[in-house]
Amino acid sequence: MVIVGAAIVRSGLLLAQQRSFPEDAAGKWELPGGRVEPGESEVDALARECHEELAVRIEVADRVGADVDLPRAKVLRIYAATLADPRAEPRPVEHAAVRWVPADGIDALDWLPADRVLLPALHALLLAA
Ligand SMILES: Nc1nc2c([nH]c(=O)n2[C@H]2C[C@H](O)[C@@H](COP(=O)(O)OP(=O)(O)OP(=O)(O)O)O2)c(=O)[nH]1
Repeated sequence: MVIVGAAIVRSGLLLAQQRSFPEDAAGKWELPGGRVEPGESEVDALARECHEELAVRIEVADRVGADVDLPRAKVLRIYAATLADPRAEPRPVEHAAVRWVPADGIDALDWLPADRVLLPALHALLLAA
């Protein structure tokens, strides 16, 4: 099963969100996203999840990094993205917080373990932005 995540970049900053559940992941940071539902494209799933989680529309671009294996036969697959309306302000609908993070701040966040594997690719994405 594929879990898609969006690396949303604006003005050289990466959007990270902080989980509020389940207990073992609460307080950890991740990228917006979630499970691709049957019959849904990965791009459609990303757009849906970002609308549900952040109340914004996004535009999806290229893949970032390689797939990261997750427990229970899942993989995490990240796509670069931008806000469809750059002035929109994402808000944490079901998360504890959202934060725009500069390249030199991303290593210090307490990410979910799979996301930590992606930090070099996320650095490269931000430096190219
Ligand atoms: N959205 C998202 N999930 C991540 C990331 N890193 C990571 O390990 N995961 C894991 C946590 C969850 O086990 C799974 C996705 O869960 P989710 O809660 O966001 O998605 P969902 O509602 O569609 O899935 P589910 O809980 O109904 O199974 O992927 C990430 O950066 N973003």
